[in-house]
Amino acid sequence: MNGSATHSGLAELKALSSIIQDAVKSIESSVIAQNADFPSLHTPMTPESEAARKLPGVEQATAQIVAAAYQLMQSARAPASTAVAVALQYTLCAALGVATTANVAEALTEAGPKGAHVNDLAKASNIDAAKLARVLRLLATNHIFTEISPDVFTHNRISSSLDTGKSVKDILASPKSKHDGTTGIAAVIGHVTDEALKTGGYLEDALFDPKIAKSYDPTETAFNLAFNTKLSAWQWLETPENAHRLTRFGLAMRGARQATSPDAILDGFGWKSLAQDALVVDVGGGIGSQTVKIAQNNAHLRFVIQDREPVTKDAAVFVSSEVPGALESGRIKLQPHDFFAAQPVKNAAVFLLRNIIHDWPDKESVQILRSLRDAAAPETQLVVVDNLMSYACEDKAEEGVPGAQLPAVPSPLLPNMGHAASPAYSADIQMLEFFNGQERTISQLRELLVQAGWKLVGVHRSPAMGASKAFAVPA
Ligand SMILES: C[S@@+](CC[C@H](N)C(=O)[O-])C[C@H]1O[C@@H](n2cnc3c(N)ncnc32)[C@H](O)[C@@H]1O
Repeated sequence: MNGSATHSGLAELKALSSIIQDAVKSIESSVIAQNADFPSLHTPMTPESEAARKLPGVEQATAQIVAAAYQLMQSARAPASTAVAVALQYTLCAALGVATTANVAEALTEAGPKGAHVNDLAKASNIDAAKLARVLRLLATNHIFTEISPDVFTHNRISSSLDTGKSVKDILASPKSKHDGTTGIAAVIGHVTDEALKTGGYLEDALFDPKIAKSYDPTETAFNLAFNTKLSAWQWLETPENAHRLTRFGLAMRGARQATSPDAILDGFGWKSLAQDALVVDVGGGIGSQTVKIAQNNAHLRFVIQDREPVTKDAAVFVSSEVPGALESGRIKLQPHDFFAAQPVKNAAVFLLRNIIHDWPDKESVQILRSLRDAAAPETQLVVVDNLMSYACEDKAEEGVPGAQLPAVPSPLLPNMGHAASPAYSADIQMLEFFNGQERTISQLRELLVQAGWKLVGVHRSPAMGASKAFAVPA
């Protein structure tokens, strides 16, 4: 419990429902002031119809609804029922993976508002119709798809977000390139419900295996047990049989951004105030999803995207389509580079590490940060973008770091916003499973920066997943 704890269950139920009611009223006044409406769960998602979420106060109000509604559910339901229901969540994850691989979202878009019978939906892949019906019913019961009459399904808002925008015919003609050129949301689902779900099944084995339980080696993980490999997850993704997974992962990084806040990389840092032609080095920049966003909004900046060689090939395709001409003019350069080797760029205005440090244990993280410090000029700035973790209780340890203060949270919500913040804690476990990596608190990150010769000068907390920023300068 947050603040002065009450131990009356009824009082807790009432307090939580009133947080929800207040948040709904706040959304109502924001949307009425703009003559708008809040998007309905029962209409398909479009970027335009999601606009209300960007109105002032709406993001915070929806986070409070999510945190309070989940806590209300946990308070109201019988404890053993909740524990079992949580354990069974894996079925939902698996079902979402099946529906995505079965191209149901694309088939339903083609079917239009009247929906489609599962016998027709099953034709969008080589899947048994009766089994698919059960998979879709579990999802519909959890508000993903709608079953409008027995065995007939339509889109709702959440299911429509899974649509790659491609025709079923095109996907079936080339299943391995299903995610190419898409927003990447289905790619995120594919990555999580394939490699990550399988890996998650081995976390318990890894944490109790006497050989690797205490190891922080990136190749002694649940992932290594799940896929019976000695390769790191990155090396494994680059094997020829995983080529489609590597491409999907690159797009998933973009999809993760789309699914949260597409413009989050622009917030909290003065990209606009960097000098004309200042050089931003996107270290481990993947296919360049962050660089292109910064480039599209800051015509005065130049960029180098560094990553492992196979990834820079995918980056060439993506960057060309998003910022035409930038590769040809040299405004954006692609550079195969291992970030454990000496950093070749010595005149960077900014080294950007977005969702990199969380992939690595402390020792390797310090090595990456140290090689950037060695190449930094006195005025080089380091921007580390990751989740900035908080304890699930009050904590004063991060006071004194500009930007670190957490917003006030109404009691009895948890100080870290509970379920609304839960994806970051899931990401932390995912980093553990795949890499022995970690999402870190500000204090943990500051400690790594100090060891590598950097000085933490501030942070920007973002409500979006994996989008908070820490700023450092050479110490
Ligand atoms: C989680 S992704 C983040 C990608 C990108 N920064 C973004 O936010 O979209 C991690 C990236 O690190 C890259 N990577 C892994 N090991 C690397 C290494 N030794 N040197 C350079 N890049 C590496 C991966 O290929 C991948 O693109």
